Amino acid sequence: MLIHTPYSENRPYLDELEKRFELVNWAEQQNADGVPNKALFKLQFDEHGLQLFKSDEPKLGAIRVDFVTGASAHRRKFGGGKGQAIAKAVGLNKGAVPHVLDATAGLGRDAFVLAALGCKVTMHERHPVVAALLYDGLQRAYQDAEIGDWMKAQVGMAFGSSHDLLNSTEVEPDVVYLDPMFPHREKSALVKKEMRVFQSLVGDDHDADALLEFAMQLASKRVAVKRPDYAPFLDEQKPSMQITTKKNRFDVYVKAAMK
Ligand SMILES: C[S@@+](CC[C@H](N)C(=O)[O-])C[C@H]1O[C@@H](n2cnc3c(N)ncnc32)[C@H](O)[C@@H]1O
Repeated sequence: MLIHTPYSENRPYLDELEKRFELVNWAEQQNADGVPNKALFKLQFDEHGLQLFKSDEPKLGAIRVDFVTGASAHRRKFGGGKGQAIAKAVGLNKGAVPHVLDATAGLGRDAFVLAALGCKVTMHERHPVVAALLYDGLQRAYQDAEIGDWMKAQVGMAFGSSHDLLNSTEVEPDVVYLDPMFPHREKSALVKKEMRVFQSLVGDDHDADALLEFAMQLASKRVAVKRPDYAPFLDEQKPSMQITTKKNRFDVYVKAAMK
């Protein structure tokens, strides 16, 4: 038993999570100093759902996926609609409602923004713990009275690496969206706390360049890549256009017009 819980009735669901996402295997893996993941991180399940803590820095708080309340709900209700940079990046402002394959889903925040704007979204996540957090957040969203029906209709996920999945998927997306990890320079205290836990869990995605070619083959309309403003182009490929925000930019590789 890897996931701690005060509620034994959740054991069957947690056993299923541990198995589906191969969490015991992950827990035994060691970092460069020979410390196993199970000593570095703690997974807990309670009324807030599945949460991850960093064992030596519990004050950093938990990471969890919450599509129903908090920041996600606020952005769904009061966010910038189709005028948001991410919406423009996937071509939503052209009147189309594309099917987006988010090949680096993480905690599903960008995917949720796109789904709330009407896109059908398929998410891929390869990190076992991130995928388990995402799956658990999705189950809670699917059961929610307000957003459950459209979440079930519009948002799904697959556990695995897009390096393999983009080759074998039967999904035919209009847009492939990529947001690989890149060394962080964020200074804001709040983001820094959560990013520290996330960064120490996932590390940097050094193999991200190879995703662009697969993504270009699979997307029928375009590939959108989110980058920090200081990062070079993915795979050194110059995009067709760029949409910039205060901290990030979206490099857009256009294949065909949105309809
Ligand atoms: C920066 S995070 C994405 C954040 C996400 N856009 C969000 O809004 O929550 C990058 C994520 O992509 C995942 N990832 C990187 N390369 C991947 C690959 N080849 N296949 C699947 N997931 C991948 C990492 O494990 C990490 O969780």
